[in-house]
Amino acid sequence: MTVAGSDSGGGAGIQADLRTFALTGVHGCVAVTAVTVQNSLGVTGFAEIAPEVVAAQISAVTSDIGVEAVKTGMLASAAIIEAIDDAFAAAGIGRAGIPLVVDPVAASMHGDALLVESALEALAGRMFPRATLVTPNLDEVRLLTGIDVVDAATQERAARALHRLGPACVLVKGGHLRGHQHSPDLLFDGTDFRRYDAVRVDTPHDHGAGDTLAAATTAALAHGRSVPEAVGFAKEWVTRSLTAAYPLGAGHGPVSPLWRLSAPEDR
Ligand SMILES: Nc1ncnc2c1ncn2[C@@H]1O[C@H](COP(=O)(O)OP(=O)(O)OP(=O)(O)O)[C@@H](O)[C@H]1O
Ligand SMILES: Cc1ncc(COP(=O)(O)O)c(N)n1
Repeated sequence: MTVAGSDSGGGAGIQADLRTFALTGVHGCVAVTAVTVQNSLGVTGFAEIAPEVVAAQISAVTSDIGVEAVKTGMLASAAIIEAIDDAFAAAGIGRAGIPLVVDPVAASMHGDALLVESALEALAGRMFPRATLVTPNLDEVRLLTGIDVVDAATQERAARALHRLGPACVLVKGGHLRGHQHSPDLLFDGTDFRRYDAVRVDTPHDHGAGDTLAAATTAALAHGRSVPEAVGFAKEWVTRSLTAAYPLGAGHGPVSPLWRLSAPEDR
């Protein structure tokens, strides 16, 4: 299940999650948190869904269909986060229960806000202690910890600081590390570090990369893989999806998990 916002451009948010879920062999259920007005150039606005409607979507799915793993993306406001936290508690989602991947989405790749500023505390205070894994990018790391990640040492320091906020595991994504030929992500479980590296794909079309990574991780957890295995699977998945990204509109096109259709024998 994905709990996230809708992207009218179809590149990120629930649209990206559902594409990856389908192609990794899991059925995707959805709780929509917000409807964004968005294209390849940016986000010009969004309407929040009423918190009780967000919570009701989660209850409707968990009380009938059931979930094997859950991912959160754009959560928009503190009131929505609080309603989701209560719905997750009632359904046994998070930490020792059903695996929960929290992608702490704060802004789009263009810098447009997807979370009202006052909601950052609710995101860290309510979602992080519940999370099996949190997957911040470097801007979100800076917002949450004040740490500027510029190399492996600061990436480790940031992972430790984020782990203190309560999640079981932290993945500090290195996709925004400038001037690097590689895209190193760092996983920390409170004891051990594990690095996931990939050669940087030279493309401006990287819209939805973070969602795709978190959705592939969630799908692998739903299939019963461990967190380190699920992240390894997702890292390869997102790298291939970046290679298959295509131009759309005048700005940043979407990453595409559709490579999977022409390479089914690879998995
Ligand atoms: N050009 C690239 N080549 C290879 N991997 C990349 C590239 N850009 C991002 N990644 C990888 O994609 C995943 C998403 O990382 P990123 O840091 O871009 O997250 P994000 O900002 O949440 O994503 P986005 O804003 O693009 O949706 C990570 O595994 C990262 O290492
Ligand atoms: C609904 C929604 N969710 C998430 C993102 C982040 O994706 P990106 O960082 O690629 O803009 C987005 N733009 N829109």
